[in-house]
Amino acid sequence: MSYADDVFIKMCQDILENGTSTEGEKVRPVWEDGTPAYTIKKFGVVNRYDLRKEFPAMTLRRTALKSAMDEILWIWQKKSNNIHDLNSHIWDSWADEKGSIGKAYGYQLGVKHQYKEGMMDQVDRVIYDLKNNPFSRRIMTNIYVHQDLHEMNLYPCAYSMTFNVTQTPGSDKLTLNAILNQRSQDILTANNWNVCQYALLLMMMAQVCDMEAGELLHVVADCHIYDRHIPLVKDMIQRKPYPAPIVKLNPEVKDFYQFTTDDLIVENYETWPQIKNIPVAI
Ligand SMILES: Nc1nc(=O)c2c([nH]1)NC[C@@H]1CN(c3ccc(C(=O)N[C@@H](CCC(=O)O)C(=O)O)cc3)CN21
Ligand SMILES: O=c1ccn([C@H]2C[C@H](O)[C@@H](COP(=O)(O)O)O2)c(=O)[nH]1
Repeated sequence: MSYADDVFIKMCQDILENGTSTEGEKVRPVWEDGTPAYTIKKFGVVNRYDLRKEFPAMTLRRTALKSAMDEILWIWQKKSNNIHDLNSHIWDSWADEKGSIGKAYGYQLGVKHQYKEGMMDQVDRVIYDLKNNPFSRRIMTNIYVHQDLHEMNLYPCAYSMTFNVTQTPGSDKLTLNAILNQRSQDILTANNWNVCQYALLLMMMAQVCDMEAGELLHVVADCHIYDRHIPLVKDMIQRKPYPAPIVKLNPEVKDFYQFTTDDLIVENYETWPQIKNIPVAI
């Protein structure tokens, strides 16, 4: 079975059995009809995926890998905060009449900062360090920028990536690992979506820096299942997982800014039927 399915099933079982309900609390999100969107949650969930073993796509329902890659390219490569630069409609509910989601995600990654080597944005800084100073323990991004929070329609959920390089005995390439820090996670809508998109980001970074992608650690502070998702999740985790798919990138691409979703190669992705019309809390 896909390792990601195993992690997902255990995480959901733990939350359903041992999590706490937010019912009665003053909560921010609502359903489309205005009803408060409560959750069952667990504080502090840490999952670890080894990309050298297999790609962490779940098979209990299909993760839209191309759309997930498109969103990560929107944020990290196009550094855009406008939904017109995104090929899906997943951000429509949080955009203003011009299509902007405010000073969130891609906007923050596009801001240039002064470094000793000159002006760079956070993405170029990561690439610069990985190429010039790979063993640095200071290679990280952070888009949770307090001075701009009042101009964001939704505060960043996945807000920091810390890259860390290790030497693997017997391997001629360095190994690139990363920690994704996330303050809030909607498990059914976006857990595997987020895991797969940051796994792809790690693979892209490793490829353009001539490294091998290693481990991705996903650290989640508030890990939750929304009330209207509970029956869907219960049903999903009864399913018997398939093996993980083979996921590769076009090896010809050597420049991070040249990747497109056409460079994503997915083989043998056998999944259970999609759960249609999952409601997303706004
Ligand atoms: N409550 C909530 N949960 C989230 O996961 C979430 C938000 N809000 N707000 C901002 C973004 C939007 N996100 C989303 C929203 C929808 C899908 C979604 O419907 N995905 C479809 C495929 C979409 C496609 O292929 O275009 C899926 O089946 O996974 C994914 C991420 C993640 N984020
Ligand atoms: O990439 C993402 C973006 C958003 N989410 C979820 C997590 C929460 O359910 C909501 C945001 O609500 P807050 O009240 O701001 O925490 O969106 C996600 O899982 N992944």
